[in-house]
Amino acid sequence: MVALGLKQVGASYGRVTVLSNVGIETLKAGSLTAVVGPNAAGKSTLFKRIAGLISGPGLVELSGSANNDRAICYMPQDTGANAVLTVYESVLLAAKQGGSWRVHDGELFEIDAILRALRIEDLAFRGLGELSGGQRQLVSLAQALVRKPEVLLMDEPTSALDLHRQIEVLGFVRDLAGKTGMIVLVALHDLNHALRYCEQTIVIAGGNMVVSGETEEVINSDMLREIYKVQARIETCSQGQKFLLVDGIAP
Ligand SMILES: Nc1ncnc2c1ncn2[C@@H]1O[C@H](COP(=O)(O)OP(=O)(O)OP(=O)(O)O)[C@@H](O)[C@H]1O
Repeated sequence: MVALGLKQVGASYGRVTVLSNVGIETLKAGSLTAVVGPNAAGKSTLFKRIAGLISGPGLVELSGSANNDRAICYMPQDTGANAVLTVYESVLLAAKQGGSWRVHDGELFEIDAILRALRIEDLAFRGLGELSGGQRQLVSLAQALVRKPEVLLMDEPTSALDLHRQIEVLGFVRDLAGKTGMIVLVALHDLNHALRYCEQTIVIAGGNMVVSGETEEVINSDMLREIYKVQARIETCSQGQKFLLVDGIAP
C-alpha cells in the first residue's frame, strides 16, 4: 500500500520563496486530507511541488508505489479548455499520457465507467470548448481518475459545481479512495467539506504550514480567527455532523 510523507518541503517561483517547511509524517493509503488556507497561501504551489511540476527544497517521500512514474496526479484548479478535442478524446488522451498509444478495449470500458460514474456520459462527444465551467471541472476529474493515480491532488475540485454535484463528487472520491487505497489531498475553501469528508486537515498561511492533524481538532474557532480573521463556531447538527457557522469578520 502506498504512503506519502513530506519533509521540510518548500518551493519558489524564480527568486521568490512562496512555500517553506511543510512537513507531514505519513498520509496513509485510502485517506482524504484537506489542504486549507487563505487565498495565495501556497496550496496550489504545494500540490505542484508534490507532483514534481516545480522543484524546491525538502523531500516528497512516496513508498509502496506500484508505478512511481504515474503514481501522483495533479488536478489543477483552472481547467483550460482545449476546444479541438471532444470530452471522450481528452479523457482517452489523459489515460494514454506517458504510456503506449495502443488502445485496448478495457481502457475504453474504463473511460465509459468513469464518465457514467460522474454522470457526464452524455457529454462524451461534445467539444471541450462548448462546456460550462462545472462540466469542465467534472471532465477534469475524469481525466485525473482515468490515470488511476495512487496519489490524487485535487485543487478546489468543487468550486464550479452545484450543491448536488459537490456532495456527489466528494462522496464518490472518498468511496473510491476507500476501495482502491488512493491517497487524496484536496484543497478546499469550503471548510464544511473538510469537516464532512476529510479525516485530516493541513492549514497553510503565508507559505507556511500552521497546523495539521485531525480535521475536527484543526478546524476550530481560534484557528478561524487567527488564519481567516473571521468570528466562527463549530456546531453539531441534529444528525451528529459538525458544521462551521461564520458569524462575521473577527473584531
Ligand atoms: N507561476 C507563478 N509565478 C510567480 N508567483 C506565483 C506563481 N504561481 C503562484 N504564485 C504566487 O505564489 C503564492 C502562492 O500561490 P498559490 O497559487 O499556491 O496559492 P493558493 O493557496 O493556491 O491560493 P488560492 O486559494 O487563491 O487559489 C501567491 O503569492 C502567488 O501569487
